[in-house]
Amino acid sequence: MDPPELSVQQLSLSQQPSHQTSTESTPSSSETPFNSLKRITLSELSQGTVQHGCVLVCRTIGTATTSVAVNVEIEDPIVDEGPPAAQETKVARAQLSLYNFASVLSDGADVMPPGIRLFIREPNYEIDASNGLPMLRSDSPDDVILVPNEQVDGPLLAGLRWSDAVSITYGKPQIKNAAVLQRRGNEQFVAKDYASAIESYTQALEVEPNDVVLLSNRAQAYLNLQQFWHALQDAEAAVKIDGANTKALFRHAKALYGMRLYKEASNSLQKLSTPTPETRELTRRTQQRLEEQEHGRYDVFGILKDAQSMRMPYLDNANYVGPVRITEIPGKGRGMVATKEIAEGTLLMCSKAYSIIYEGELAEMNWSDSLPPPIIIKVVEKLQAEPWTAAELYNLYAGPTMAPIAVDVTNTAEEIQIDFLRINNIVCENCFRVDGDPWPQLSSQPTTLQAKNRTSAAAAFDEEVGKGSGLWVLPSYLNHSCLANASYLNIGDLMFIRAIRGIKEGEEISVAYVPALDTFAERTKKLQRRNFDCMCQLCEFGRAQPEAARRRKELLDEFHVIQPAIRKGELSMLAPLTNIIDKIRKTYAVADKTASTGPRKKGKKKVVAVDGELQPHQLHLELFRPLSAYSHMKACRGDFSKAAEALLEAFDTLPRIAGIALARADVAIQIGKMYSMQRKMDEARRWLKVAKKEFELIYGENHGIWQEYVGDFTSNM
Ligand SMILES: C[S@@+](CC[C@H](N)C(=O)[O-])C[C@H]1O[C@@H](n2cnc3c(N)ncnc32)[C@H](O)[C@@H]1O
Repeated sequence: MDPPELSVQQLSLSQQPSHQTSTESTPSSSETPFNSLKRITLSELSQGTVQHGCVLVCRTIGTATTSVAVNVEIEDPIVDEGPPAAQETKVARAQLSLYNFASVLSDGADVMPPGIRLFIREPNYEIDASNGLPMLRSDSPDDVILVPNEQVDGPLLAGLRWSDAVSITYGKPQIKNAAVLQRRGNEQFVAKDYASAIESYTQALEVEPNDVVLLSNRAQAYLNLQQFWHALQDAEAAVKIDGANTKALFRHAKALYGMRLYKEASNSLQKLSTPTPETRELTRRTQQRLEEQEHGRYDVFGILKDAQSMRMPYLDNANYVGPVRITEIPGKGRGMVATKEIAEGTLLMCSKAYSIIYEGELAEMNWSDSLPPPIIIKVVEKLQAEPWTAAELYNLYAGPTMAPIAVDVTNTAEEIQIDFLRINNIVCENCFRVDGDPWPQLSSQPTTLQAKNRTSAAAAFDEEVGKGSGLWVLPSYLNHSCLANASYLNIGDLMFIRAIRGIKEGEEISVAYVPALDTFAERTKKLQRRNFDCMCQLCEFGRAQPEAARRRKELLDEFHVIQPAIRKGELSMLAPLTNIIDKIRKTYAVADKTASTGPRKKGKKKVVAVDGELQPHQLHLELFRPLSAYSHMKACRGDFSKAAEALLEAFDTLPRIAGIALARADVAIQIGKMYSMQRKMDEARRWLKVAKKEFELIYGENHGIWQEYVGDFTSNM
């Protein structure tokens, strides 16, 4: 067989700019020229290998779809053996995935219609991790040549015959009967094949562009695919033609609701003169969303119950932005500050995840690390489905080497570039961990996912890839402080951020990327992976006394060794534990003295409070865990008085800072329990009140949610 004649006007993708689809750089293509490769057919491929030295000549028989890869079904040419019917059935077929092509072909279906012939240099024949089926894969645009239908055959193609699987059409099919197409669309709609229904309605609309029913039907098909922007275009066009069409008006409102434009949805609903149960329900939900969006009024308990009832909670709630604004913060890039004086417990914002992937979903996805991280796949899918969100996404911090970009989405919603490298960086820099626990998470930290080919900031966080994670847009502007003044709480895909202390107008709002209960060394290490040092009072305290900080870390390491035995209540652990506590106290005695009087070793700066002045004893956080453990051991021995005493000291070591705010509520509950064991009920009740107050700083004032958290304990108080 002759090599393909390349002088025909093929569309070689290597002439187009190439963009990344995976986290790795575009894999380099083979060096061997097409002309020197041996032709191979699908039926000759060996599974699990790259077909070195070969070129596959095949033809597309389906419509290409574009996700992370461009996917299309292909087939071999006909083998001239046996009667014609047998020849057709012998034709081998396979699924082809072209990686790194998605942004080269802005719409796979346009450039790669059924019937197009392909030369694929040295493809890889492997099992698709997502469905276990064989898949042919090529990773470089340089390795593929498309020969459009209308072009003449070169010598290699000249002798080939193809099956009747596709009837090749040059240009668009000549459809004349809109009613037939509409009927076909309706049947496809009823069969829930919404994509085909859209195709049929589109063809019908080419004949009858102003048909309100067609526009309205296609809007509903788009709604069912959650493609709200397209649905809105159709519903809007239908309403323009017939302003009284109730179906079109309702679909218009639904599209606006889907796009989270609740005010506009409400306006649209008001135009419906005769309400139906369906429209009433949407009106009720729209009003609820407006309460959330405009006033930050959320039924947190109801939301928690909803989330707990779903395996993967995707909640239908609005975003809220409270008294905060984004601004430049010296030395930190952008950040958020208070626009007015804020009382403790105030809801600062509630944000629905731009994209989220739960651990349970990961298990079902059969994800393998040869694929891009799942959260990146989800972000890309979201951007494709909701291109108008490009502006908010691309404006997020994308690492030290990539400036945020402003995207104008007003007219270009359909032409948004999928910039994989940027998306990868944005995800790496801004993602939060999401745990599988049904009870809302306070402990998830902004995390960094696998990032190859980029600066050190993220590269070390590979272990996070297989875990649940999410991207929230507005919370991504919050900078870190170990002494943070705002807590974040995940319920499903919602993130609530509250002030846990009073915040002054203009003061920066911060969250804790790492918990203050980690040692100074641990915190510093984690934050340096993100390319910055925290300058909060607690870190300055650790920095001012490196020897004491190092000694405390050693002692806490010793504590962690005996912790399992302590948990089991082994009394022999009491002596070593007491010893560790005493030694930690001594390190603080030295540090306190130096911190208040002595100069810093490096830089000779005095300890400065960045996020609100704390008393020296409030910086003794590393005593907290050993003291709690001591209290546990005393309680195990029935000495509730000593247990309460240790807990009171532990409570005192915990300043009210985010990240550990719930620990304060927990300790207060424990203190209450210790008093109640001693029948000191007034004290017990007093501490329960303290606990409730601390709890509400994170969850908001809500009796139901507090009751659920504290359980039976309050019933006998
Ligand atoms: C999630 S983004 C926060 C928003 C970001 N500052 C921006 O300009 O969009 C995280 C990045 O902000 C910067 N950052 C956060 N907290 C910081 C701090 N306390 N000091 C210095 N830089 C900080 C770091 O570059 C970090 O990687």
